[in-house]
Amino acid sequence: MNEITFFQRFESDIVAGRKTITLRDASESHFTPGQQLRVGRYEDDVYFCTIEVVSVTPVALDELTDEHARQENMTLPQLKEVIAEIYPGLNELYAIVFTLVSKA
Ligand SMILES: CC(=O)Nc1ccn([C@H]2C[C@H](O)[C@@H](CO)O2)c(=O)n1
Repeated sequence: MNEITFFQRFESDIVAGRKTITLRDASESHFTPGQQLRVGRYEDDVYFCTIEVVSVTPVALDELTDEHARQENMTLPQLKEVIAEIYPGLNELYAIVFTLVSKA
């Protein structure tokens, strides 16, 4: 069973190590450093890799920086657009930093 999902369009960046952070709402803020998570695609829940959680840190939408965007392999305007689509109106986010452990 997968423990976290990502939209399919981010799969290639994650398995290539280009995306090392994800911003989630409070419902996914319970992960803990050192925890290994099976990762599936949101659209079909197909497993595609395992990641290890490095840190989980609260961050407000207006505190996002170019460094967060770099870790997402996006520009800051692109990242804010993605967040607005996924979490409209939400200001309280959690930055989950992770490393790639293995690929499917
Ligand atoms: C169900 C759900 O929320 N799924 C998500 C949420 C976020 N992401 C990605 C999109 C961006 O790259 C970052 C920031 O939210 O995380 C996702 O792939 N799936």
